[in-house]
Amino acid sequence: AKGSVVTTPINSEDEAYDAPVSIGTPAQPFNLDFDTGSSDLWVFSSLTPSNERNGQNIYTASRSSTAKQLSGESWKISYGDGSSSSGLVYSDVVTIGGLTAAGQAVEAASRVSQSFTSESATDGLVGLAFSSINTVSPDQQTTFFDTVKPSLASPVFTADLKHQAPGTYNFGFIDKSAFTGSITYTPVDNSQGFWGFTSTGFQVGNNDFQQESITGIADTGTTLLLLPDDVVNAYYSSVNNAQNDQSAGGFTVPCDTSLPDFSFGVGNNGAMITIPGSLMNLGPSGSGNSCFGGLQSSGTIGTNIFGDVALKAAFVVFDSGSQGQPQLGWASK
Ligand SMILES: CC[C@H](C)[C@H](NC(=O)C[C@H](O)[C@H](CC1CCCCC1)NC(=O)CCNC(=O)[C@H](Cc1ccccc1)NC(=O)N1CCC(N)CC1)C(=O)NCc1cnc(C)nc1N
Repeated sequence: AKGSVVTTPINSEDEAYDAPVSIGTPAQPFNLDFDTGSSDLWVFSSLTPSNERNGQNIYTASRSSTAKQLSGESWKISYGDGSSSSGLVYSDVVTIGGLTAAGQAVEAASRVSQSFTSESATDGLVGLAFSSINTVSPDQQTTFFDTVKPSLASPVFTADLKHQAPGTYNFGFIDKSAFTGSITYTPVDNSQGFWGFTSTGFQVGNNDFQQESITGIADTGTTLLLLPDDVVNAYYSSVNNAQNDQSAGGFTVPCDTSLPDFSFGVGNNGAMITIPGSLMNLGPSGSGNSCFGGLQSSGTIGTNIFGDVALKAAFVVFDSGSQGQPQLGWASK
């Protein structure tokens, strides 16, 4: 089996990407944020208080003939940006891009934090990290990808995110027309439940390549590219009037400045992914006429995060074990 679904930026800053998902019988439609940085599939529901909703689609288990409550099970999750949600658990039919997972754990929110309430474009998340960090208790559940994996021609999914344009998540196959050149694979460390890997270094514009092991995660659920301070300083020191503006929450640049490209190394064959300078500007910072930089410090997080700013420049293969151990494939496009 295979699946293919279109994913679209939720706003003009490419802050997140949603894709359509059907749950239940008859199908209930949702727009969900596919997140390779977490492992819970959760949705706004009839359990979510009306004062915590803002037009989101809601899952009503009682209207689905295939819904079954997993009695005694619950979930509770908090994210890097401080947002959180929690609730009860059902099993139901989930269809994404023509691919159906019967008996998928569907986590119905009985509460959500303010930032979810205010994000009316998003009805919940599809976690695509490893099932080892799924939060359902006492019986941990599998991600959509792990649920359907046995039926897939190949145990992979791919992310092809685009700037202000529809992109694609594919399950079970690699679309050779979606990238240029070859795919460079690098081993994944999934010990923390993430798609962890080590980049070999970086390059600002056409300057020399700086060899530096940069260990981080490939995370479609994070907007920014979050890297160590030495990398961030090297980048913005080459930009006139760039400034680290705490009130904006990080480095800003004059909005009319053309920014240098930023490249990062993948694999051990010298391959690089190059983010064009135009994608390194995330639009008005909210203070003055400055714009917010797409590259920011990973500072105190404890890991580096290759978020949408980086992933948008690549065709990325999340391979859970076609060659044995999990690996990430990177190609330009
Ligand atoms: C099982 C938990 C799971 C692994 C969890 N995973 C994550 O947090 C990473 C995951 O990819 C989540 C998925 C997000 C959650 C919010 C909704 C959208 C998806 N990513 C993050 O939290 C990274 C930081 N957030 C982001 O990158 C959000 C994403 C967003 C975009 C639009 C609208 C709303 C949110 N964007 C921003 O913060 N922006 C601020 C700056 C602006 N210019 C751009 C947008 C975790 O690490 N939690 C532990 C944790 C808890 N608490 C904290 C404080 N940190 C933590 N790491």
